[in-house]
Amino acid sequence: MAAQDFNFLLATDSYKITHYKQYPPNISKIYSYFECRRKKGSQFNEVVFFGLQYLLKKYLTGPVVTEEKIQEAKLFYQMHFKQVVFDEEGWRKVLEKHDGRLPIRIKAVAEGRIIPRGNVLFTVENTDPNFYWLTNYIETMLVQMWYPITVATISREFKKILAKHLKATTGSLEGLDLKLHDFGYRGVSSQESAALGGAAHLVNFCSTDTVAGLLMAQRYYGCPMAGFSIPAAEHSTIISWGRSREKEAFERVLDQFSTGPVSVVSDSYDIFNACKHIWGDKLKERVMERNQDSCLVIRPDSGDPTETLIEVIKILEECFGCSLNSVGYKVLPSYLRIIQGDGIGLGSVDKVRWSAENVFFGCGSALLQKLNRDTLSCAFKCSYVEANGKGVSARRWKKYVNLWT
Ligand SMILES: O=C1OCCC/C1=C\Nc1ccccc1
Repeated sequence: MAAQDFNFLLATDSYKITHYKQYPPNISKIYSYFECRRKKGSQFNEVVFFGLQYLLKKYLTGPVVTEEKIQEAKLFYQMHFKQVVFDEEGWRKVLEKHDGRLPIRIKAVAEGRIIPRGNVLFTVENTDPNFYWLTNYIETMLVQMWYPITVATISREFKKILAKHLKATTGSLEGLDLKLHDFGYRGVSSQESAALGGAAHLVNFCSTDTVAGLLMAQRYYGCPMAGFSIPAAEHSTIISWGRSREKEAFERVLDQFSTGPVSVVSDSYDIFNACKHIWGDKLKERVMERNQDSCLVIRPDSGDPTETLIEVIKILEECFGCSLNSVGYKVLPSYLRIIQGDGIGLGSVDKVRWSAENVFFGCGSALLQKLNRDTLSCAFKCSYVEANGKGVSARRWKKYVNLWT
């Protein structure tokens, strides 16, 4: 249900308020659809459809039109257009005939489905001939589905790359759904984006720090806990000990989280020194006494992502040794892992040559924010119109003109 102060009559592009005056007379139906248009050379040939249930439940169901909202909108658009254009009578008819509920039918593919570009993802039509103008009125908010669809699609592209790497370097896909952790909460533009984008990532993975996405999955998709996280340090909890006490800071984290995995960001001063002389020397025994269910996850967070990752793995191999897995790739001891959260994008995840068992990835803006409506060419188009009881495909306006002439 939308917030009390949300007025559906104010949730559209201004020009749409004037469209009911522009359609030809005797229109009885407008039928439109949403698609991710095909784009030659696009990196994404198929999309993951996600997010519509949330939007329908929150903004389009129930008595969205009320007398108060009509009055508010009437005054608003009078001031905005400096003339009377708002269709007070049209909206009051929705109120009187449908008690404020929208006479609209939306048909959509099941959420989570993977659909090739160029296919209809959902259609919209008016179910009462008096309200043909309502179909395209709701385009504005419906097209905002570009965001969760694009995040879910990009998250899945990461998953394809990680799956290929995991399969090639371990012989199995075990643990794939924990390989990409959402670090993006702070990098999005609003709480609602965090919720939608965070949930969209959880279509493909179950590893996140974006709490808003978990709540979305609970409240709108009936999923009690769609993703997991572990205790982790941040720079403030390390540097607050002072430069000369980084070892004490690390030790504190190990003491406080002695069972279960724990992640420690280790680049506050010098990631390579921290790995070699603190983790690999002063705290070596503390690290080795942990086991695979309470592993230490070292987090580099600066420098060139690929070079840093390789150098860190090399140092850790020198200090802790490594073994070969069933497909001949080097794996660090099970009490030791790495999470690379900085600078991870679709391009960089592909360059690590070690077994993918050793590494987890965190992704922020590249996952939740570095995208737009053009990334997947999302569009909403009218495809069919009925007038004087005759249907016309809006894709062949020539025929339609014949109808009138
Ligand atoms: O290091 C980690 O290990 C795994 C759990 C999460 C985590 C870090 N979280 C995070 C969130 C937002 C920005 C940066 C990091």
